Amino acid sequence: MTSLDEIKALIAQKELFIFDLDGTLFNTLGDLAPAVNYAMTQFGLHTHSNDDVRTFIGNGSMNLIRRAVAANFIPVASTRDMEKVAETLARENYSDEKIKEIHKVYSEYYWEHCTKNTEPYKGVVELLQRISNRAENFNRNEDCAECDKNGAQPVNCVATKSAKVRCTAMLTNKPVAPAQKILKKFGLENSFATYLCGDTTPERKPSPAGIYEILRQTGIAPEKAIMIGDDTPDVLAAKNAGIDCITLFEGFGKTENLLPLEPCYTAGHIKDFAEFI
Ligand SMILES: O=C(O)COP(=O)(O)O
Repeated sequence: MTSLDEIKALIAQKELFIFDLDGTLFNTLGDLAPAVNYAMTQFGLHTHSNDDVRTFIGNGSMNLIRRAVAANFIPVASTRDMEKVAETLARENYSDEKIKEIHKVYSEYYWEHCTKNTEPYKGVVELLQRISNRAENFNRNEDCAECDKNGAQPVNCVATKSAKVRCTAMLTNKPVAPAQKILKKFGLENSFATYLCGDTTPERKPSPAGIYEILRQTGIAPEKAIMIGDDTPDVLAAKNAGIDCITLFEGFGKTENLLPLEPCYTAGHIKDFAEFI
């Protein structure tokens, strides 16, 4: 693990913090697993333990369902390999249409129940509110032409920029509907400078496209931005975009999948360093 002093020094150089959602800001497993299992049961497939569902998360909700179905036929660990998943589904006659049908049942159930057993990790609400309040204070600057024009756009505020006020963004592969419902429940829907979800980002992680878009919207240079995430798509998206990343080892990602990516900066969880952001 990177020492706390090193993490603090790294954070001190950054202005834009791009967070992942599942397993990083929120523990969503308690609602994701029952929704996956509800869909499995409706289609006569076997259900999975929470720990196995953890392995299926990370590459968007359609791939979550693909992996959960494929794990009826191949070992859970092999479902990280999407080619193997595709081969298995084809062999077992699960067409794209059939997967879409299962996904629809899953999505409806998940949307209905996605805030029941979902909690932000310790320190997350305070961290996001603290940063957005600071940004809002600067936004009240009457001399700023950007603020006059746009009302509330902290990242474009001249004072915000010159004072190097930090801002936060979220980049998740989760669909926007449940993501927004979760943010709303905890009063965080306006806390980010911007956020992109699985169906609103130009391309899902591990593509760098979402990070590029966030950098474009905030006007912050890549070397001033950092990704914070718990799974392989986060680490790879940051690498692909050429920005730093703090990889969390106590979220949903499995150590054996994260270690081969040789992450530069590592921590246990966001609670370990949230107060320094
Ligand atoms: O929905 C997923 O597959 C993962 O979502 P995340 O990008 O917030 O981890």
